[in-house]
Amino acid sequence: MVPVVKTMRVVPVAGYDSMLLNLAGAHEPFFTRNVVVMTDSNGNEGVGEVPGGEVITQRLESCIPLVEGRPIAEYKQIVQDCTRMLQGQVAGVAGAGAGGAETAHAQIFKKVTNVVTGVETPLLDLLGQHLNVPVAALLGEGQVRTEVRFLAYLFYVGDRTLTDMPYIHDDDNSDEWGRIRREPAMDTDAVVRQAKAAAARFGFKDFKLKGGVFAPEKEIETVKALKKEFPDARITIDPNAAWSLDESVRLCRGLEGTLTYVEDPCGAEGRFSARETMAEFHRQTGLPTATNMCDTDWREMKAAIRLDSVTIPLADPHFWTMQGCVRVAQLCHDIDLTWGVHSNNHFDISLAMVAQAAAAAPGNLNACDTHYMWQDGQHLGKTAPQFHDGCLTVDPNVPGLGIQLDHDKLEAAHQLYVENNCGTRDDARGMQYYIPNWQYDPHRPAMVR
Ligand SMILES: O=C([O-])C(=O)C[C@H](O)[C@@H](O)C(=O)[O-]
Ligand SMILES: [Mg+2]
Repeated sequence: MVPVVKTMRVVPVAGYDSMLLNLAGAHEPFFTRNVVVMTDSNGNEGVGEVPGGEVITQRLESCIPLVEGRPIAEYKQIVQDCTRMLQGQVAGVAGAGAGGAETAHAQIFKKVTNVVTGVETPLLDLLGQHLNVPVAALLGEGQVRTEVRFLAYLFYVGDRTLTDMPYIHDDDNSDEWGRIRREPAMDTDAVVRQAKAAAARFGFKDFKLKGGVFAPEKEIETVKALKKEFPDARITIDPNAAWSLDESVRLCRGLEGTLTYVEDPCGAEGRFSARETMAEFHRQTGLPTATNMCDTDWREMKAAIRLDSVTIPLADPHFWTMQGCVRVAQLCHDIDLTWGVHSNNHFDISLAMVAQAAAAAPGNLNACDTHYMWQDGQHLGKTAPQFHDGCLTVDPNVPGLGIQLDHDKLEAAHQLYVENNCGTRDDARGMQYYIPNWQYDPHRPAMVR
């Protein structure tokens, strides 16, 4: 008998973070996610994790009547029904159409896919458990790899002691990484120390530096120091389009061999779209380009391909869906692009989702982004993810997503969310301790005011 979904529950949760700096400011002490838990009539439990925020919580809850009571074999139909219902909801929200119909289309896609992924993933988990195959076997052409490579996502880190915000500290004394990850890292030496400590714990061979914090020359100096320390590493930098096209070309030209690819160096400028400036950057420097900013849905993808702007679309399952991000991987494989994954702060459920998607992604992949090293130890599953040589193993003999939820941990993460009144992310708050009245400027690095 094909089991039916008995219950679907949405649990907003929070976890601890360091004071990570980026163009938008400083990460707050807590990051938030929405965990979706489904049970079926066979007694199995399926899980999924998507970005936090009350809007996503409510939209996920609005899907419950379309999910409960239906056979898991109908999962594609369920996902389709939820998508249609959500598109109607989002289109009805005042302001969704601001900027014209085209903008509305892109906005609807992004707002809906986060929620759809939250419905799709627990269903895939339940189906995988029922059929006794991993989720990867149900995606694209099926599982194509068992080892999935991740990168060390390095950040400059602010000094939490300058704030009165409740940042976690002294939470892990087990090794160098545990000791330094909550401490300030405001220069090249500190970031290189971070990279060495993270590589020692997780075995990472690939590094990404979050830029858009200091003057670009200083950030390029950090990249060069990382390459000196790790000559065989694949290294990238991501200033979230804070640099101008001219600046990006000047900074990165001649850095083949140091920078393996560059992520969102520049964005829209005057009459030129981000996809156009990225194409110019790619042509003028010869460097591969990655993005999670200007190639994030199928319409943007079409334009990016025509312009040859993006060689590495970072297809995060959280905003492409599980099936959708593997479809991007298949396309990349067929047209000589290489697939990668974007990330935000997340728990182990999202990590497993990315690993399963990557296990079904054909061809040469870039190491997947993950913020998990900043959260290591805060897993919601009964066992902690085990990295080896920077990789996670997707065992073909472990059915579903491979996460056995620890309900006590889930409840504690929910309490953290409730007790700290966690709402929408606001990276400006922490920055204002550094620079009074600090405000976000998409064209100026956070510490440059
Ligand atoms: O690749 C990216 O742009 C990201 O990882 C986005 C995130 O929001 C990152 O900037 C962060 O966590 O500060
Ligand atoms: Mg990025």
